[in-house]
Amino acid sequence: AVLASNGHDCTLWSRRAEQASEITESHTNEQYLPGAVLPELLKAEHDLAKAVSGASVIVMAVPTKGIREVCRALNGVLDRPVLFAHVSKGIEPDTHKRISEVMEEELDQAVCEGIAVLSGPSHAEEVIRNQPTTVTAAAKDMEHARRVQDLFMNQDFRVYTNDDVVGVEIGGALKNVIALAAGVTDGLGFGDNAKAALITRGLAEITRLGVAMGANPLTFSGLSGLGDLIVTCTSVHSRNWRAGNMLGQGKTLEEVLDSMGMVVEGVRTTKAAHQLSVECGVPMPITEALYAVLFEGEKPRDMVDLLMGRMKKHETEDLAGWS
Ligand SMILES: NC(=O)C1=CN([C@@H]2O[C@H](COP(=O)(O)OP(=O)(O)OC[C@H]3O[C@@H](n4cnc5c(N)ncnc54)[C@H](OP(=O)(O)O)[C@@H]3O)[C@@H](O)[C@H]2O)C=CC1
Ligand SMILES: O=C(CO)COP(=O)(O)O
Repeated sequence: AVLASNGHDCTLWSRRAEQASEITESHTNEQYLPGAVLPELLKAEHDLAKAVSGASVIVMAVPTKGIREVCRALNGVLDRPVLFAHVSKGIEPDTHKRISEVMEEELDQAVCEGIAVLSGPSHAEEVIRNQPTTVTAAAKDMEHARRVQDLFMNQDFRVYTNDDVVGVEIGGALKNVIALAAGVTDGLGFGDNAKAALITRGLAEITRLGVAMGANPLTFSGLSGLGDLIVTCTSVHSRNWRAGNMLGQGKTLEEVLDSMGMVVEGVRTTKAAHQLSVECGVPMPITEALYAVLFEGEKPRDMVDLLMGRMKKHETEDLAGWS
Protein backbone atom coordinates (compact mmCIF):
# COMPACT_ATOMS: atom_id res chain seq x y z
CA ALA A 1 0.00 0.00 0.00
CA VAL A 2 2.88 2.38 0.80
CA LEU A 3 4.51 1.66 -2.57
CA ALA A 4 1.22 2.04 -4.47
CA SER A 5 0.46 5.36 -2.77
CA ASN A 6 3.96 6.51 -3.77
CA GLY A 7 2.88 6.01 -7.39
CA HIS A 8 4.73 2.76 -8.09
CA ASP A 9 3.14 0.15 -10.32
CA CYS A 10 2.86 -2.49 -7.65
CA THR A 11 1.32 -5.99 -7.67
CA LEU A 12 0.80 -8.14 -4.58
CA TRP A 13 1.08 -11.90 -4.91
CA SER A 14 -1.27 -14.08 -2.89
CA ARG A 15 -1.20 -17.86 -2.78
CA ARG A 16 -5.02 -17.81 -2.54
CA ALA A 17 -6.97 -16.74 -5.64
CA GLU A 18 -9.93 -15.49 -3.59
CA GLN A 19 -7.69 -13.20 -1.52
CA ALA A 20 -6.10 -11.79 -4.69
CA SER A 21 -9.58 -11.07 -6.15
CA GLU A 22 -10.75 -9.40 -2.95
CA ILE A 23 -7.73 -7.06 -2.92
CA THR A 24 -8.01 -6.13 -6.61
CA GLU A 25 -11.81 -5.81 -6.77
CA SER A 26 -12.89 -4.64 -3.29
CA HIS A 27 -9.63 -2.95 -2.16
CA THR A 28 -9.92 -4.73 1.16
CA ASN A 29 -8.16 -7.57 3.03
CA GLU A 30 -10.79 -8.39 5.64
CA GLN A 31 -9.07 -11.43 7.12
CA TYR A 32 -5.76 -9.74 7.87
CA LEU A 33 -6.58 -6.00 7.99
CA PRO A 34 -10.27 -5.73 8.84
CA GLY A 35 -11.82 -2.35 8.07
CA ALA A 36 -8.80 -1.04 6.13
CA VAL A 37 -9.19 0.47 2.66
CA LEU A 38 -6.33 -0.33 0.27
CA PRO A 39 -5.20 2.11 -2.47
CA GLU A 40 -7.31 1.91 -5.67
CA LEU A 41 -4.18 1.32 -7.75
CA LEU A 42 -3.03 -1.67 -5.68
CA LYS A 43 -3.77 -4.95 -7.41
CA ALA A 44 -3.11 -8.56 -6.47
CA GLU A 45 -2.35 -11.67 -8.52
CA HIS A 46 -2.61 -15.34 -7.70
CA ASP A 47 -0.29 -16.40 -10.55
CA LEU A 48 3.31 -15.81 -9.34
CA ALA A 49 4.76 -15.46 -12.87
CA LYS A 50 2.21 -12.76 -13.74
CA ALA A 51 2.71 -11.01 -10.37
CA VAL A 52 6.48 -10.56 -10.89
CA SER A 53 6.42 -10.02 -14.64
CA GLY A 54 8.36 -6.82 -15.44
CA ALA A 55 9.25 -6.19 -11.77
CA SER A 56 12.54 -4.49 -10.92
CA VAL A 57 12.13 -4.94 -7.15
CA ILE A 58 10.48 -7.76 -5.18
CA VAL A 59 9.40 -7.22 -1.57
CA MET A 60 9.33 -10.55 0.28
CA ALA A 61 6.71 -10.42 3.03
CA VAL A 62 5.86 -14.07 3.62
CA PRO A 63 6.28 -15.54 7.12
CA THR A 64 9.81 -16.89 7.63
CA LYS A 65 8.65 -20.51 7.38
CA GLY A 66 7.64 -19.93 3.74
CA ILE A 67 10.73 -18.01 2.53
CA ARG A 68 12.62 -21.00 1.08
CA GLU A 69 9.58 -22.31 -0.80
CA VAL A 70 8.73 -18.90 -2.31
CA CYS A 71 12.37 -18.21 -3.32
CA ARG A 72 12.49 -21.56 -5.15
CA ALA A 73 9.25 -20.72 -6.95
CA LEU A 74 10.67 -17.33 -7.94
CA ASN A 75 13.76 -18.95 -9.51
CA GLY A 76 11.40 -20.65 -11.91
CA VAL A 77 9.55 -17.51 -13.04
CA LEU A 78 12.14 -14.69 -13.09
CA ASP A 79 14.18 -14.14 -16.24
CA ARG A 80 16.54 -11.38 -15.03
CA PRO A 81 18.14 -10.09 -11.83
CA VAL A 82 15.93 -8.02 -9.50
CA LEU A 83 16.58 -6.29 -6.20
CA PHE A 84 14.97 -8.08 -3.23
CA ALA A 85 13.82 -6.31 -0.07
CA HIS A 86 12.50 -8.52 2.71
CA VAL A 87 10.41 -7.53 5.72
CA SER A 88 10.19 -10.91 7.46
CA LYS A 89 11.34 -11.19 11.07
CA GLY A 90 12.92 -14.42 12.27
CA ILE A 91 15.91 -16.76 12.42
CA GLU A 92 15.68 -20.27 11.02
CA PRO A 93 15.85 -22.97 13.71
CA ASP A 94 18.59 -25.59 13.25
CA THR A 95 20.46 -23.73 10.46
CA HIS A 96 20.47 -20.48 12.55
CA LYS A 97 20.40 -18.54 9.32
CA ARG A 98 19.09 -14.99 9.09
CA ILE A 99 16.44 -14.34 6.45
CA SER A 100 18.79 -12.70 3.94
CA GLU A 101 21.13 -15.70 4.33
CA VAL A 102 18.25 -18.09 3.62
CA MET A 103 17.35 -16.03 0.55
CA GLU A 104 20.98 -15.91 -0.65
CA GLU A 105 21.10 -19.68 -0.34
CA GLU A 106 17.87 -20.29 -2.26
CA LEU A 107 17.80 -17.59 -4.96
CA ASP A 108 19.71 -18.28 -8.17
CA GLN A 109 22.44 -15.69 -8.81
CA ALA A 110 20.89 -15.02 -12.22
CA VAL A 111 17.71 -13.64 -10.64
CA CYS A 112 19.13 -11.79 -7.62
CA GLU A 113 20.74 -8.37 -7.98
CA GLY A 114 21.00 -7.96 -4.19
CA ILE A 115 19.08 -8.31 -0.93
CA ALA A 116 18.01 -5.55 1.45
CA VAL A 117 16.02 -5.75 4.68
CA LEU A 118 13.35 -3.25 5.70
CA SER A 119 12.60 -3.43 9.41
CA GLY A 120 11.44 -1.34 12.35
CA PRO A 121 8.44 -0.46 14.48
CA SER A 122 5.70 -0.80 11.88
CA HIS A 123 2.45 -2.48 12.80
CA ALA A 124 0.55 -2.97 9.53
CA GLU A 125 -2.66 -1.80 11.26
CA GLU A 126 -1.15 1.70 11.65
CA VAL A 127 0.82 1.89 8.38
CA ILE A 128 -2.37 1.25 6.38
CA ARG A 129 -4.00 4.24 8.15
CA ASN A 130 -1.07 6.50 7.13
CA GLN A 131 -0.02 7.00 10.73
CA PRO A 132 3.59 8.25 11.14
CA THR A 133 5.99 5.29 10.92
CA THR A 134 9.79 5.07 10.80
CA VAL A 135 11.85 2.07 9.67
CA THR A 136 15.38 1.14 8.56
CA ALA A 137 16.50 -0.18 5.17
CA ALA A 138 19.76 -2.11 5.44
CA ALA A 139 21.92 -3.76 2.81
CA LYS A 140 25.57 -4.71 2.36
CA ASP A 141 25.58 -2.47 -0.72
CA MET A 142 24.41 0.97 0.45
CA GLU A 143 23.15 1.75 -3.05
CA HIS A 144 20.57 -1.02 -2.55
CA ALA A 145 19.56 0.38 0.86
CA ARG A 146 19.14 3.85 -0.67
CA ARG A 147 17.00 2.45 -3.51
CA VAL A 148 14.64 0.85 -0.98
CA GLN A 149 14.61 4.10 1.02
CA ASP A 150 13.64 6.07 -2.11
CA LEU A 151 10.89 3.63 -3.07
CA PHE A 152 9.14 3.56 0.31
CA MET A 153 9.76 7.01 1.76
CA ASN A 154 6.87 9.48 1.98
CA GLN A 155 5.41 12.05 4.39
CA ASP A 156 3.96 9.34 6.65
CA PHE A 157 6.58 6.63 6.19
CA ARG A 158 10.15 7.67 6.95
CA VAL A 159 13.01 5.34 6.03
CA TYR A 160 16.58 5.51 7.37
CA THR A 161 19.49 3.53 5.89
CA ASN A 162 22.05 1.29 7.59
CA ASP A 163 24.77 -1.07 6.32
CA ASP A 164 24.51 -3.39 9.34
CA VAL A 165 22.34 -6.16 7.88
CA VAL A 166 23.22 -8.56 10.74
CA GLY A 167 22.16 -6.08 13.42
CA VAL A 168 18.93 -5.07 11.69
CA GLU A 169 17.87 -8.68 11.06
CA ILE A 170 18.83 -9.90 14.55
CA GLY A 171 17.02 -6.99 16.25
CA GLY A 172 13.85 -7.58 14.19
CA ALA A 173 13.88 -11.31 14.87
CA LEU A 174 14.68 -11.31 18.58
CA LYS A 175 12.31 -8.55 19.64
CA ASN A 176 9.51 -11.06 19.02
CA VAL A 177 10.98 -13.36 21.69
CA ILE A 178 11.02 -10.55 24.24
CA ALA A 179 7.51 -9.44 23.18
CA LEU A 180 6.21 -12.94 23.91
CA ALA A 181 7.82 -12.71 27.36
CA ALA A 182 6.31 -9.23 27.90
CA GLY A 183 2.89 -10.65 27.04
CA VAL A 184 3.45 -13.45 29.54
CA THR A 185 4.18 -11.02 32.40
CA ASP A 186 1.10 -8.96 31.49
CA GLY A 187 -0.93 -12.17 31.42
CA LEU A 188 0.37 -13.03 34.88
CA GLY A 189 -0.95 -9.68 36.08
CA PHE A 190 2.38 -7.91 36.53
CA GLY A 191 2.73 -4.24 35.70
CA ASP A 192 4.86 -1.62 34.02
CA ASN A 193 7.95 -2.32 36.13
CA ALA A 194 8.13 -5.89 34.84
CA LYS A 195 7.54 -4.72 31.25
CA ALA A 196 10.30 -2.10 31.49
CA ALA A 197 12.65 -4.69 32.97
CA LEU A 198 11.98 -7.09 30.08
CA ILE A 199 12.49 -4.42 27.44
CA THR A 200 15.75 -3.20 29.00
CA ARG A 201 17.30 -6.55 29.90
CA GLY A 202 15.87 -8.03 26.69
CA LEU A 203 17.75 -5.41 24.72
CA ALA A 204 20.92 -6.34 26.65
CA GLU A 205 20.69 -10.00 25.67
CA ILE A 206 19.68 -9.24 22.06
CA THR A 207 22.73 -6.98 21.81
CA ARG A 208 25.02 -9.61 23.37
CA LEU A 209 23.99 -12.22 20.81
CA GLY A 210 23.98 -9.73 17.93
CA VAL A 211 27.52 -8.54 18.69
CA ALA A 212 28.70 -12.17 18.91
CA MET A 213 27.21 -12.65 15.42
CA GLY A 214 29.06 -9.61 14.04
CA ALA A 215 26.51 -6.79 14.46
CA ASN A 216 27.29 -3.18 15.35
CA PRO A 217 26.05 -2.65 18.95
CA LEU A 218 24.75 0.82 18.03
CA THR A 219 22.20 -0.71 15.64
CA PHE A 220 20.33 -2.15 18.63
CA SER A 221 19.53 1.32 19.96
CA GLY A 222 17.99 2.16 16.58
CA LEU A 223 14.57 1.61 15.01
CA SER A 224 15.08 -2.06 14.18
CA GLY A 225 16.31 -2.74 17.73
CA LEU A 226 14.93 -0.69 20.61
CA GLY A 227 12.25 0.88 18.38
CA ASP A 228 10.70 -2.43 17.35
CA LEU A 229 11.19 -3.88 20.83
CA ILE A 230 9.14 -1.05 22.37
CA VAL A 231 6.36 -1.24 19.78
CA THR A 232 6.00 -5.00 19.99
CA CYS A 233 6.19 -5.28 23.78
CA THR A 234 3.66 -2.51 24.39
CA SER A 235 1.06 -2.79 21.64
CA VAL A 236 -2.17 -4.75 21.50
CA HIS A 237 -1.58 -5.02 17.73
CA SER A 238 1.35 -7.36 18.37
CA ARG A 239 0.56 -11.01 17.74
CA ASN A 240 3.63 -12.01 19.76
CA TRP A 241 2.51 -9.94 22.76
CA ARG A 242 -1.05 -11.30 22.46
CA ALA A 243 0.19 -14.89 22.28
CA GLY A 244 2.40 -14.34 25.35
CA ASN A 245 -0.51 -12.75 27.18
CA MET A 246 -2.64 -15.87 26.67
CA LEU A 247 0.24 -18.10 27.82
CA GLY A 248 0.54 -15.99 30.98
CA GLN A 249 -3.18 -16.50 31.58
CA GLY A 250 -2.66 -20.26 31.57
CA LYS A 251 -3.43 -21.33 27.98
CA THR A 252 -1.20 -23.96 26.38
CA LEU A 253 0.98 -23.10 23.39
CA GLU A 254 -1.20 -25.27 21.16
CA GLU A 255 -4.39 -23.50 22.29
CA VAL A 256 -2.77 -20.10 21.75
CA LEU A 257 -1.51 -20.84 18.23
CA ASP A 258 -4.84 -22.40 17.22
CA SER A 259 -6.67 -19.24 18.24
CA MET A 260 -4.31 -16.72 16.55
CA GLY A 261 -5.00 -17.21 12.83
CA MET A 262 -1.85 -15.20 12.05
CA VAL A 263 1.86 -15.89 12.29
CA VAL A 264 3.54 -15.68 15.73
CA GLU A 265 7.16 -15.55 14.58
CA GLY A 266 8.60 -15.40 18.11
CA VAL A 267 7.80 -19.05 18.83
CA ARG A 268 10.03 -20.37 16.05
CA THR A 269 12.65 -17.71 16.75
CA THR A 270 12.81 -18.65 20.45
CA LYS A 271 13.94 -22.12 19.39
CA ALA A 272 16.62 -20.67 17.09
CA ALA A 273 17.77 -18.10 19.67
CA HIS A 274 18.04 -20.79 22.37
CA GLN A 275 20.20 -22.90 20.05
CA LEU A 276 22.32 -19.87 19.08
CA SER A 277 22.86 -18.81 22.67
CA VAL A 278 24.24 -22.27 23.48
CA GLU A 279 26.32 -22.40 20.30
CA CYS A 280 27.82 -18.91 20.77
CA GLY A 281 28.17 -19.24 24.56
CA VAL A 282 26.10 -16.07 25.05
CA PRO A 283 23.91 -15.91 28.17
CA MET A 284 20.27 -15.12 27.25
CA PRO A 285 18.30 -15.66 30.46
CA ILE A 286 14.94 -14.26 29.26
CA THR A 287 15.11 -16.31 26.06
CA GLU A 288 16.00 -19.40 28.11
CA ALA A 289 13.08 -18.84 30.47
CA LEU A 290 10.66 -18.41 27.57
CA TYR A 291 12.06 -21.50 25.84
CA ALA A 292 11.37 -23.50 29.01
CA VAL A 293 7.75 -22.25 29.06
CA LEU A 294 7.15 -22.87 25.34
CA PHE A 295 8.93 -26.18 24.86
CA GLU A 296 9.67 -27.76 28.24
CA GLY A 297 6.34 -27.37 30.02
CA GLU A 298 7.63 -24.98 32.70
CA LYS A 299 5.12 -22.67 34.39
CA PRO A 300 5.45 -18.94 33.56
CA ARG A 301 5.30 -17.91 37.25
CA ASP A 302 8.17 -20.29 38.12
CA MET A 303 10.26 -18.83 35.32
CA VAL A 304 9.72 -15.29 36.65
CA ASP A 305 10.96 -16.47 40.06
CA LEU A 306 13.97 -18.08 38.38
CA LEU A 307 14.85 -14.87 36.51
CA MET A 308 14.45 -12.69 39.60
CA GLY A 309 16.51 -15.06 41.74
CA ARG A 310 19.56 -15.22 39.45
CA MET A 311 22.98 -14.47 40.94
CA LYS A 312 23.94 -10.85 41.54
CA LYS A 313 25.23 -8.93 38.50
CA HIS A 314 26.78 -5.61 37.58
CA GLU A 315 24.39 -3.87 35.18
CA THR A 316 26.92 -2.94 32.49
CA GLU A 317 29.66 -5.54 32.89
CA ASP A 318 28.82 -7.03 29.50
CA LEU A 319 29.14 -3.65 27.82
CA ALA A 320 32.78 -3.22 28.76
CA GLY A 321 34.27 -4.75 25.63
CA TRP A 322 31.99 -2.98 23.14
CA SER A 323 34.10 0.05 22.34
N1 LIG B 1 2.09 -7.53 10.50
C1 LIG B 1 3.01 -6.63 10.78
O1 LIG B 1 2.69 -5.52 11.30
C2 LIG B 1 4.44 -6.86 10.46
C3 LIG B 1 4.89 -8.12 10.06
N2 LIG B 1 6.22 -8.29 9.76
C4 LIG B 1 6.74 -9.59 9.36
O2 LIG B 1 6.21 -9.94 8.07
C5 LIG B 1 6.11 -11.36 7.94
C6 LIG B 1 4.70 -11.72 7.53
O3 LIG B 1 3.85 -11.33 8.56
P1 LIG B 1 2.31 -10.99 8.37
O4 LIG B 1 1.98 -10.63 6.97
O5 LIG B 1 1.96 -10.03 9.43
O6 LIG B 1 1.69 -12.43 8.69
P2 LIG B 1 0.15 -12.89 8.64
O7 LIG B 1 0.08 -14.16 9.38
O8 LIG B 1 -0.71 -11.73 9.05
O9 LIG B 1 -0.11 -13.13 7.08
C7 LIG B 1 0.66 -14.06 6.41
C8 LIG B 1 0.37 -13.98 4.93
O10 LIG B 1 1.35 -14.76 4.23
C9 LIG B 1 0.69 -15.85 3.55
N3 LIG B 1 1.53 -17.03 3.68
C10 LIG B 1 1.76 -17.78 4.75
N4 LIG B 1 2.62 -18.78 4.46
C11 LIG B 1 2.91 -18.65 3.15
C12 LIG B 1 3.71 -19.39 2.24
N5 LIG B 1 4.40 -20.46 2.63
N6 LIG B 1 3.76 -18.98 0.97
C13 LIG B 1 3.08 -17.91 0.58
N7 LIG B 1 2.29 -17.16 1.36
C14 LIG B 1 2.21 -17.54 2.64
C15 LIG B 1 -0.65 -16.01 4.25
O11 LIG B 1 -1.55 -16.60 3.32
P3 LIG B 1 -2.79 -17.52 3.80
O12 LIG B 1 -3.85 -16.57 4.25
O13 LIG B 1 -3.11 -18.27 2.58
O14 LIG B 1 -2.29 -18.38 4.93
C16 LIG B 1 -0.99 -14.54 4.55
O15 LIG B 1 -1.45 -13.87 3.41
C17 LIG B 1 6.50 -11.94 9.32
O16 LIG B 1 7.83 -12.39 9.29
C18 LIG B 1 6.35 -10.75 10.27
O17 LIG B 1 7.24 -10.83 11.38
C19 LIG B 1 7.08 -7.24 9.76
C20 LIG B 1 6.66 -5.99 10.12
C21 LIG B 1 5.34 -5.71 10.55
O1 LIG C 1 6.95 -6.62 13.75
C1 LIG C 1 5.91 -6.07 14.03
C2 LIG C 1 5.81 -4.61 14.23
O2 LIG C 1 6.99 -3.95 13.88
C3 LIG C 1 4.68 -6.89 14.23
O3 LIG C 1 4.81 -7.64 15.38
P1 LIG C 1 3.88 -8.92 15.62
O4 LIG C 1 4.31 -9.96 14.62
O5 LIG C 1 4.12 -9.30 17.05
O6 LIG C 1 2.46 -8.47 15.37
